[in-house]
Amino acid sequence: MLAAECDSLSTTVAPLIVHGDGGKNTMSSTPGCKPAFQTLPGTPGLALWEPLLPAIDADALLAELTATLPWQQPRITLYGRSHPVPRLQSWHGDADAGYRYSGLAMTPQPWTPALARLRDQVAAACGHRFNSVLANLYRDGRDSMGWHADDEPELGPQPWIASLSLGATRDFALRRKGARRTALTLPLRHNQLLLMPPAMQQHWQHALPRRLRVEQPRLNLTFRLINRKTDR
Ligand SMILES: O=C(O)CCC(=O)C(=O)O
Ligand SMILES: [Fe+2]
Repeated sequence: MLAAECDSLSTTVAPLIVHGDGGKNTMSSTPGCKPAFQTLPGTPGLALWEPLLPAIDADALLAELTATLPWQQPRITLYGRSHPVPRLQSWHGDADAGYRYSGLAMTPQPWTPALARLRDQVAAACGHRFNSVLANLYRDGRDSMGWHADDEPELGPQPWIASLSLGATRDFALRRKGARRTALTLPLRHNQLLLMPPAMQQHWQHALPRRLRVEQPRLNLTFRLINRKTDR
């Protein structure tokens, strides 16, 4: 891997920058290049690793997952009317990690080899274990995700969620629960891993607003640890 690939820190969020893995674990997810780690002040403890993967792997993964995941467009009911969600989704995980998301019952598809490998790389980078992943494909800037917190009971009281972005840069908006206005916007870029601590889901909401100038797709993977059905 080229040294330059280790050197591409975001300038839009320019806080405390520590090279290495932030001391959270001893394994590197990308042999030969530790992703740069930074915490984001003014947020509820968000942390970023960038680049998570060697550039060539991230590009190949984006192409492979886009082409091969069994994408679906579920419908949700809002104010008594049914609408397709404005994006495509594919939910994967251990067989006993079923989950309700935005009122939809989600039965996980099995891990694909690429997703299982990525799950392990993400866990090694951020020091948390996951048993499921929700993939979202935003086909262009018209696709979006509304305000929400990932605070469903299946995630337990202390949900750590790791979010890998691939493809087009899209704004990730944050606001405190109960507030109407966006407090912060983070442009999430190709090959960035964002780790959200429990406080994020407890006290904040997040959204991926429409951005009509964006023409390219973006694929996002949120890795989660779901309580096993037998433990609920
Ligand atoms: O696409 C993103 O960055 C956010 C996805 C998200 O919030 C979710 O899957 O719950
Ligand atoms: Fe979310």
